[in-house]
Amino acid sequence: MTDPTPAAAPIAAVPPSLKAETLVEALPYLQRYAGKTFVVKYGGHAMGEPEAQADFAEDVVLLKAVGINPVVVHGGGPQIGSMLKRLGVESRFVDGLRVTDAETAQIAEMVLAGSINKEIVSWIGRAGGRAVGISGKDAGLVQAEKVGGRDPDPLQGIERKVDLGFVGEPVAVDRRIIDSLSRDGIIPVIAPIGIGADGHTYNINADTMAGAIAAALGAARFFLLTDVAGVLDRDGELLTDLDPAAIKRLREEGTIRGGMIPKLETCVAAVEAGVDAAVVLDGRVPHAMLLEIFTRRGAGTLIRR
Ligand SMILES: Nc1ncnc2c1ncn2[C@@H]1O[C@H](COP(=O)(O)OP(=O)(O)O)[C@@H](O)[C@H]1O
Ligand SMILES: CC(=O)N[C@@H](CCC(=O)OP(=O)(O)O)C(=O)O
Repeated sequence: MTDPTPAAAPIAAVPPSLKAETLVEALPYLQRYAGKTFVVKYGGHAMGEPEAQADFAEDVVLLKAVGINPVVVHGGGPQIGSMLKRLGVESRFVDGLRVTDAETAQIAEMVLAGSINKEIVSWIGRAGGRAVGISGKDAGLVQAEKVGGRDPDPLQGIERKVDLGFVGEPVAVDRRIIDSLSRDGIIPVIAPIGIGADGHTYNINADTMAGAIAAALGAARFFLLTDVAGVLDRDGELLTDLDPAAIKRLREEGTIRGGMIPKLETCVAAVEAGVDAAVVLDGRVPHAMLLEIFTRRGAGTLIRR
């Protein structure tokens, strides 16, 4: 008679990627972060191929499943750029901020709050989570104010302030809608659009929006997922740890440029407002956020006061 029970799989057949040590290594981090709020800024450049989008959604759902409250604030600069191009609308940036006339503000809202926001909600849904997509306009979440003009070429020392149009910065955050959603097991997904006391719609840089929300929530971590390994020095080497004074120096010597300027200004403002730490990391690396949170190795650039 033959034995119907299959022989036990030899130990060597366990996939090498499945290491119990990895899970055990995560234990102190799981204990430390349970019940804490993490704000995740998901940049337009970090939103890669469908596989990468699914990885991102899985990470966020995993955080929620282990008792952390993730709050997603997304960008979509490149996607707004493509839409403006398709519609034949010219666009330019000054110090990483898009000069935004009334038509551009309308298109930015359509792309950010209409299209990208709902896509992220559906990725999270497919990963087994529940998400609600809103913008800063919903439930009075973010009140915005027009930002002041910028000098496009400060090195020339000439005062030529550029009016950025309907570019706003958050001046007040009403966190109640985020708290209600998080309490109900729902992951808030927020588009960087706000409304002014003047009734205008304002296009807000997504980093600035995320930083203001992280500060208002007193987040334990503020992640900024982008398309570089982190903040790089003059030789292109990763800077693993920075504080506000070091960031000021990098800015003055011109090592930080373009979109990295509002990103790091936001990180400094967030940590000075009480966020424990901000981390700039490569959103294109599969599960970069989990590696940063749950392993000793870490990833990206950590910014602390
Ligand atoms: N010192 C620096 N280190 C890393 N990236 C930098 C630096 N200075 C400028 N950058 C630029 O900042 C970009 C990230 O900002 P941005 O394009 O606004 O990203 P996102 O769309 O993710 O917000 C990088 O791709 C890089 O081109
Ligand atoms: C005022 C301003 O610049 N708003 C940004 C909003 C989107 C954004 O910041 O997206 P990323 O994070 O992908 O760059 C814009 O219009 O591109």
